[in-house]
Amino acid sequence: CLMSLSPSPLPLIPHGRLASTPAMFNSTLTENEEFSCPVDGSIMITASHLPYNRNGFKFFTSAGGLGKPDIKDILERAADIYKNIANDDSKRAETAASLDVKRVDYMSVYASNLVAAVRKAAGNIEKPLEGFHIVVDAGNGAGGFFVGKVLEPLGAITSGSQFLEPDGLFPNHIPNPEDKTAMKAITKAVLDNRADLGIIFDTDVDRSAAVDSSGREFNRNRLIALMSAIILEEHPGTTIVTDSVTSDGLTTFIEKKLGGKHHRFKRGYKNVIDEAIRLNSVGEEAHLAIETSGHGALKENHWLDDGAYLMVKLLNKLASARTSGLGGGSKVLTDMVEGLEEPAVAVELRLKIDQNHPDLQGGSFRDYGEAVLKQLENTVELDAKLLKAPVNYEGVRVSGYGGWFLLRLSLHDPVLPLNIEAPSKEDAVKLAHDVLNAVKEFTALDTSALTKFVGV
Ligand SMILES: O=P(O)(O)OC[C@H]1O[C@H](O)[C@H](O)[C@@H](O)[C@@H]1O
Repeated sequence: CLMSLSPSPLPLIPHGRLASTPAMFNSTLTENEEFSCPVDGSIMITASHLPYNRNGFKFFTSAGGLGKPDIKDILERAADIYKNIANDDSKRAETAASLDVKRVDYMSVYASNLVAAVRKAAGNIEKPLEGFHIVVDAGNGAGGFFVGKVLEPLGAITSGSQFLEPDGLFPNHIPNPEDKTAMKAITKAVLDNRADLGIIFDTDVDRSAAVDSSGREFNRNRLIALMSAIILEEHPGTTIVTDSVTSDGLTTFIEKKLGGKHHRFKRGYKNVIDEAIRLNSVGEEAHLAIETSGHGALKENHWLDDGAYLMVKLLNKLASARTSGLGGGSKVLTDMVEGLEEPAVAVELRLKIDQNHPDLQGGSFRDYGEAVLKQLENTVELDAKLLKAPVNYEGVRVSGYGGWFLLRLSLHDPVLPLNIEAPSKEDAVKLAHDVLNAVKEFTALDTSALTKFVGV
């Protein structure tokens, strides 16, 4: 959902029927008088990929998304205003009457900017995707617009696209490019339709992933590798900022094959974006901030966290490859990730902290989680087979048995996610075993997933 606020006395501008999150931010930047843009602020109401009853608000100004302190302040003020008028009919009517609501179809403006970006990159060709068959899976989220308003005007064939109609109950699959079922669905659509490329969005289109014509997925580390290859062609040597759960193979790929620098930072899309902005401000050039979750932002696009724009960068590549005489559909993309080492085993186990457990001794789950991490760190230091990552910004990241693990606190939940990547199941189990041994005294930590993984 959708609305923008502009100068006091605050005309409200609902943006069509259903907007995407990046479009809402974009409305604070677009110059367009007819649509009263740029607006001073915009609010997206979305549950993202969570169930429909877990909606939240995302607030934007032209400086980007608001952080926790500002959001808390706004919500407290809104609650006060609501308290004042909730039980007073005349005040409510007065407030409603003073609202100036103007309805605009901003998604068309936003989509036309994406279309213009692809046309420009292809050398101002009207239909640079003519003849390409591209299927979209919007997972019944807000991304269906990409078919009719972006791909078709660019000349692509889009038959076989699926789940384009918004439905908050997500009857087909969770719209989440990290989700295996979701990726299977778009892969099947690509293969069934013999398409050149598949594109999948999360609910509110700030995340995305793709699939090539052979069914190879470009999500998680592979999407980052692909985007890095594109960005490093444009900006040789630049720093790529990613979240903390990215693979060692990705670092080797970015640094050895592409000649860039990999700055593995923290989990959280706002964290990676803010870090990339900070690096630029201290003189280190960064053009891409991207998470394994499929959130990605580019400097050239105002650091806007935009899954649709990531896909535009892939489309540019397809179109420009053809303009320069290279055929082969999505092969140009597949070739770009050639040489990326991938682990045989990659798992994420999420260990819950029971907040009511006496072992917390009235402390917070964060303090408890920090104590678990400290204990793990101490244990690792005594083990010659394990090596703590020399540079690490979050949790405890350790190499061993040819692989690595990272145990960290979740951004939102009383959970310690554990990521393990290893060359074999046996090596992954050894790493898991070491973690289990180090944390087993923490009785408020539910280690059952870990126990099951090591087969104890
Ligand atoms: O820390 P976790 O529980 O794994 O969640 C981390 C994730 O939370 C949200 O979904 C954010 O949108 C992501 O940017 C972030 O990566």
